[in-house]
Amino acid sequence: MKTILIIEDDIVFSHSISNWLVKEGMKTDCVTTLANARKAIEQKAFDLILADLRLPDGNSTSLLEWMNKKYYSTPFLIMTNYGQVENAVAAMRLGAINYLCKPVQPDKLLALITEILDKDNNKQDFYRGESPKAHEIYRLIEMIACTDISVLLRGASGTGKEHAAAEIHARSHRKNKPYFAIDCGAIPDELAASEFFGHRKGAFTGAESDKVGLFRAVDGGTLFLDEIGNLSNKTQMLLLRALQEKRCRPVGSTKEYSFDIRLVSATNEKLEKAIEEGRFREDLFHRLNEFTLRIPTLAECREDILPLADFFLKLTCAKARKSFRGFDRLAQAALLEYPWPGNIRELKNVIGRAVLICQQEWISVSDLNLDISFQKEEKPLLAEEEKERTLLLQTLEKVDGNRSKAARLLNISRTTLYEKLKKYHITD
Ligand SMILES: Nc1ncnc2c1ncn2[C@@H]1O[C@H](COP(=O)(O)OP(=O)(O)OP(=O)(O)O)[C@@H](O)[C@H]1O
Repeated sequence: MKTILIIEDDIVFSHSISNWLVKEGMKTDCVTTLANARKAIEQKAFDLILADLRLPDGNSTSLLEWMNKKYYSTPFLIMTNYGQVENAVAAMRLGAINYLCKPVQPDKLLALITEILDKDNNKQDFYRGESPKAHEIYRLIEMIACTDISVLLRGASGTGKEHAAAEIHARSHRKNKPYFAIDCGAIPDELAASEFFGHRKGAFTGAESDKVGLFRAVDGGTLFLDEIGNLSNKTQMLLLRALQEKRCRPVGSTKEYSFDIRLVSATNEKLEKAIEEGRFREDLFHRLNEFTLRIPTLAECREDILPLADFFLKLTCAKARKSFRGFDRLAQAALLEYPWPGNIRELKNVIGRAVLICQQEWISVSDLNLDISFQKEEKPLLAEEEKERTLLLQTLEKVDGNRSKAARLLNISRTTLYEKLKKYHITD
């Protein structure tokens, strides 16, 4: 049963919303102040928060700011009077999903809440692999989940490493504690210490209030460090020290805190090569890699290709409000034959596109639009190199030269992107 936190100081209105939601099979907790809302959020996990904009002890945007700092990501819906729409927009910039103008209509409120909760459900919808390789991965996950050893997930981009990390957490004794995934490539070097360990107000320009930091926010739970190959030398050193001592000190603070987190990391590059080249610390590598789990490519899990394609078809059709009978025979053969260099992520994208363009009952090969000229050879042909160079240039142009964004669009790690730029002599 979904639980909604209602933050509203107009008691009569709060009770009537609560009644509407309870009648629809939901549970509600009602508070009238931000202070009580903070207490409630700390004590219990809610599926959604419905908050009036103005409350006796402040504006609910400050609650959103507090939640962001503490890494609470509960969907947040604002209710506001007509004259306060600008503030509601500010709240949306802070992560509120949407806002409703008062007087709130029950049917509109219910429709919006149902949509948000459905989306949230879909996020957790995963296909559980049935191929022998997938079974082996689930067996290993089960085996290591109950321990506290640090796990390094290796495997090509798009194979589902994040899914594996979430599974490890969900099956561990930490499952009721926080789980947080962070893309190491997205942390600017100068903010890494504050991001991981927190900071005190005024510790540096822009530190307008205290920040808890990931290590303390996730205390007791699991931290998933994605793309660890993108950590700078300086950040690697910071992490290593904290992991060795099991303590961290927020920037600008004299106090140290101990923490208890389980680390799961992921990489799609050969870290041994990065170690050889001095880009990755060997001591940190061993700390993060007490157990290696290699996530297989989609091509290695051939038995899962068609069930996964069906799974993504249903998921996308539900979102696009379309329906198809399935994939025709040639399309199925093409799905099985294609080498899937972008793995599950590529399959998901291919199906998403097919659902948009297909006008028939059955999805055909042409709807899939697979690159049938794809070569399996390791060494690209000259013409392909030319194609790859053009693709790199076009992508960089599209993202105004932002290399992180380009790597993401191309489904490759930043390190691979840099190697390719070097290979093709592409400079700024
Ligand atoms: N078992 C699964 N069921 C449904 N969707 C999946 C599954 N595994 C992966 N996906 C989807 O495939 C995409 C890629 O997965 P994910 O981000 O976990 O891959 P990754 O190996 O971490 O990739 P990268 O190394 O590029 O970060 C995501 O959109 C994810 O939702």
